[in-house]
Amino acid sequence: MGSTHALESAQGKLPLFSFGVISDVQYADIPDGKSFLGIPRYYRHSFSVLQRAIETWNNQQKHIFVINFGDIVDGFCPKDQSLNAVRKVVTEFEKFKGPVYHLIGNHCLYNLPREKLLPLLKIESFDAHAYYDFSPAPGFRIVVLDGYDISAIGWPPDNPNTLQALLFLRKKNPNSDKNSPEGLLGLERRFLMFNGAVGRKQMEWLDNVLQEAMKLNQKVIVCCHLPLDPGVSCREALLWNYDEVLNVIHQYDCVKACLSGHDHKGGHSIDSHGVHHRSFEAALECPPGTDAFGYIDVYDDRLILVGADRMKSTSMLFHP
Ligand SMILES: Nc1ccn([C@@H]2O[C@H](COP(=O)(O)O)[C@@H](O)[C@H]2O)c(=O)n1
Ligand SMILES: O=P(O)(O)OC[C@H](O)CO
Repeated sequence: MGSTHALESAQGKLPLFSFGVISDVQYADIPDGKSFLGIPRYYRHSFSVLQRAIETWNNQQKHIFVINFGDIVDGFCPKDQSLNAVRKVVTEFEKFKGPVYHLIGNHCLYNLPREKLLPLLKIESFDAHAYYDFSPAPGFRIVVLDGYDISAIGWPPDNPNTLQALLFLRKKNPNSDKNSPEGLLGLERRFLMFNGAVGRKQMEWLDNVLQEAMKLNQKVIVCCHLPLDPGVSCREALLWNYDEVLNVIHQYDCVKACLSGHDHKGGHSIDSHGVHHRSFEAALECPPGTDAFGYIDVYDDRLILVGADRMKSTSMLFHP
């Protein structure tokens, strides 16, 4: 990690704070495989990527926390090993000398139901939702969204959120395999079972958090496993109601960047309101010996992502 040395020295000042980022570890003790589209997936090696990430962040001695952008264990993990696999990955994260904030992803939910998963990830919630926020430093706020709030995976089968998601998918996706985008046009290709939506209550919560951030003059970084901007991701990976979430975000000037996982190739875009979107390259897709993790240096006018290896370094200058 150091490929943005020029960017850092051009900046010429110290960051206000820094934090580590990694996404889509999707560990499983199974042989290498491929995605539906034929992209190689290295289920065991991804754990080595995580180990190198933790070691690097600890050696750098400057990160005040780490964010895991979700999907810590793969859906192909044998189900009798799910609990141990999640524990193994969480235990590795705990070797970081500082707080670790987890986001939930579809693969986490293929392995464990919310009531088991959330306590392991230390996500405190009275109603099994996985959205929360925190202020890591004066003038900044991190907002974590739960993209599987309305979802056909992770909730009990008779839960209203499951039923709402199934009804939605029935209306929006005529295929018998609800993970298949066949025949869906353009942005409608996001209406797949491996995605989900932010529900009404969470949307109201987001609106309130952003209002408060405006009052406190805080700059906000929104984090969600699912990408929120069509420019940053393939259409098949977007949050079902990314447009509604962006409408809320765009009502305020405080959101400077939205960070995500899920779309394994990674991407960067700037939306119509000048908000940066960055989806992270997956640890799972790193061929042996290669890496995809990084850290973000936060300044008052920009974020600088310093990526290791396959994670591209990115400068994100805030819109005025
Ligand atoms: N273009 C696609 C992509 C995926 N699917 C279905 O989703 C499942 C999960 O996909 P992965 O990328 O994680 O392998 C896959 O098994 C397919 O059922 C699809 O139909 N079309
Ligand atoms: O979450 P996965 O690993 O099934 O992959 C999702 C795809 O990357 C979305 O295009």
